[in-house]
Amino acid sequence: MINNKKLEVSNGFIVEECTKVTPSLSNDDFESKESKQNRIGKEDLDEKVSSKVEKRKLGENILESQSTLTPEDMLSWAEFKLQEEIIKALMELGFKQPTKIQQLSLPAAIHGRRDILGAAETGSGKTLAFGLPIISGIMKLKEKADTKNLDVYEIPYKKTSVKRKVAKEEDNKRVNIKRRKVRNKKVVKESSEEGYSSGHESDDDITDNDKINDSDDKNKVSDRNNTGEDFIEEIDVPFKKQKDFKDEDDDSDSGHIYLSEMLDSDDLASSDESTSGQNRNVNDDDNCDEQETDMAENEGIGCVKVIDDVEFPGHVKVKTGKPLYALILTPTRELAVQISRHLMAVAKYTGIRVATIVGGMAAVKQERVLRSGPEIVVATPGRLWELVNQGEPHLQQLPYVKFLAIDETDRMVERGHFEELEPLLERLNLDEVHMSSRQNFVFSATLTMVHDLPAHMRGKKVTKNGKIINRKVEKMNAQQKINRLVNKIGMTNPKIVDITTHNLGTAETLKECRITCSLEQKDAYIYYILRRYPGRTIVFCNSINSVKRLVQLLTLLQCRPLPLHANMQQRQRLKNLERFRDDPHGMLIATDVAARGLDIPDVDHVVHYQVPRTAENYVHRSGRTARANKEGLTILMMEPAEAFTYAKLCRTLNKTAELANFPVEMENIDALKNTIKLAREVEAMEVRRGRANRASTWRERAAREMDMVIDEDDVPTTQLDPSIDKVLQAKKRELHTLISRPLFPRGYSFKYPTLNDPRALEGSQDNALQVMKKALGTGEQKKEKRKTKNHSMLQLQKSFKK
Ligand SMILES: Nc1ncnc2c1ncn2[C@@H]1O[C@H](COP(=O)(O)OP(=O)(O)OP(=O)(O)O)[C@@H](O)[C@H]1O
Repeated sequence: MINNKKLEVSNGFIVEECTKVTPSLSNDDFESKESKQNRIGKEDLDEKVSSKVEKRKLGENILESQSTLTPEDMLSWAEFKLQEEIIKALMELGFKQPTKIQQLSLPAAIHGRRDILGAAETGSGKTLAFGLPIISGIMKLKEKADTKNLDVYEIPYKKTSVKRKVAKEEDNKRVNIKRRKVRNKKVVKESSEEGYSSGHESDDDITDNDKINDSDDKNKVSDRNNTGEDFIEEIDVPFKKQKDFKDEDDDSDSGHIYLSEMLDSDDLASSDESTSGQNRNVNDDDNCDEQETDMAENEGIGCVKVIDDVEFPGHVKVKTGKPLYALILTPTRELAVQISRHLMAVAKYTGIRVATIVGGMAAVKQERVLRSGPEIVVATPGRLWELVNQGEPHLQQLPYVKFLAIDETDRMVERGHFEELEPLLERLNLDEVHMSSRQNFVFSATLTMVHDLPAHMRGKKVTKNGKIINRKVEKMNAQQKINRLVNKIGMTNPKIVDITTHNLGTAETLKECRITCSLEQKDAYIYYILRRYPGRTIVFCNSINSVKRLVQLLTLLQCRPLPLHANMQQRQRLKNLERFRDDPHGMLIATDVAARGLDIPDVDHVVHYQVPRTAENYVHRSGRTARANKEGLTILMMEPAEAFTYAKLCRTLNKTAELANFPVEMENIDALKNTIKLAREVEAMEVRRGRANRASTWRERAAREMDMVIDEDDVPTTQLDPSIDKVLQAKKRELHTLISRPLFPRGYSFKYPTLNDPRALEGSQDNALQVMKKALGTGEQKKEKRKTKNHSMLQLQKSFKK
């Protein structure tokens, strides 16, 4: 470490330069940290660090390589027994302690090796809630494979209840499937502790028949309830007869674990050797693995040894010496890239490699990366499925991955959105033994959000015979939603960690407000917000066309907006995101492709230019600001035609009052109207001109290709009068003059027409968040809120209910 410079960054961290150099985050560069450090001399460190900060890629953290934390500061992580290499990386990232969702999921995920179903507010650190157990688990598996000279496939990471199932007759299989269902039911019950899912026991998945015929299994389940059988403690402890085995959260302190709790009851039932190990004083992990491996060897079932070219069930051929340990699926490419880089930063000292497999980028390069055998693959479903189908060898190991994480799961499993997900899940669940020994992670801020049924599915129905019957379809509750996911993904006994509060997924630090205006005025308002409150702002639109139009308009208004939508080249999408992140006054105009997961530090405002179509979209869009305990502001722009969608949204989000009005200076809005009108005229003329140009170019080209001579009279009907250019130029000049004038003259006194509160005038230099906070603080606003609470909102909701 040399002459480290210290500086305080906006979030309160003291950051310090150090000699660490972040590994290249490109897919095809897996150069080791040591060789990289050797290449870089201390002399040019300053230069390297500063250029590194400037050239950060999406997902790279600015605090990386600048943290001042020391190993002593990292004690909060001790209970999770993460490897030193991971702790070192976390220290460099400046992550002194786990976030709440990490704190609650890591014990069950790391020590208990449980499947995790996690719901927590946006920006709360969910990525590492699954990333850390995966990286740590891979390290353990590798270590075990090395020290015991085992093939990784021989090591069951998570105990499986399927072994006996594989060995038994067909009718016994049926019973075991029922047992899994009963277990899922048990989890539901377990999870209704404070701070966790408030779901209650559900019988949805269990038929009466199951209940009657499976009483034996039920007893086993209740035994497990008493003993905490499902929790495998990883800490090195002596095995004694267990006393007072409490619930799983107490287990980490319990000290003693009864060996039988470490093994599946199925194993104990079928193997004498298993019970004979009760008094052995060995590491739980070793014991568990050995027992299961021994059993597998004795019985020839349960584990698959992959040496070179082996045929597996479903006729999948695996030919690779490098196991694929983990698959992480995400709904968008940008999110995949970001998660990869986040994990790379944490895994930088572990030698674990992460590959990003997404569409829109050269498949050849991704295949090359896969050939090098990365341990973790982060992917979007489309490209992944394409490569799987092409027979890419590394991906043929999908059914044997030890870890599966599905980020933004509610979105991923939405019907009709990711058609490749179904076959992917089928492939992943091809081998039942491996499926049930795989550790699964399912995370989203809106995992447990539920919706009202659409009107046509509610209430009573009149049959053809004139009979009135109650409709059978009922609103799905959170628990049913969870059960559906559990079954779909093939999870076993998941730990449910739902810490979404009354905010239903939005951060506590987020201030929410709205602007109500006519459709005609929306452009003036958005221009006002962007110019009046410069800051990193994301404007979300409901369609690609809206994004394009708004970008065009704002460009004419010299705002330098950056578009982001699915019809753009992938390279440009990533470039725009990086530009946006690097510009403190950046403006990103995006569709919902940017709504989920993107972690751009210090986004000041999120504006919904149109009311989002679903409450989930509102939560995720808004969650691009107010991340990691920082404050942020979200403004919802609503025109009268959107009132119904808005009411529905408020209802789903359990809002008891309307969103507060964002205070605007009407005089300024009025002043901007002429500018906007002119800009729109220019925009319309440019669109027409562009169309005419394209049409004539097309005709000329077609004529050239067909070797035709264009008749003089055959002038394209779309051709514009040449004088239009002059008019256009004149209008542009006029627009330029208007824009060049100060929009908000100095010393201009503020008037908030909705509040009319003189104290609010003090805030002329305030940012939007401060303005909103002040507005919320004024009695006027409170009064207005009270008025609207029981009035328009309820009216809207009533009309919605009808
Ligand atoms: N333990 C920690 N301490 C400090 N910061 C952390 C910690 N864990 C994660 N972070 C940071 O918090 C930010 C948000 O994390 P992440 O992107 O995982 O959130 P998320 O919960 O997945 O959000 P979303 O729901 O929007 O996807 C990131 O910048 C990440 O680097």
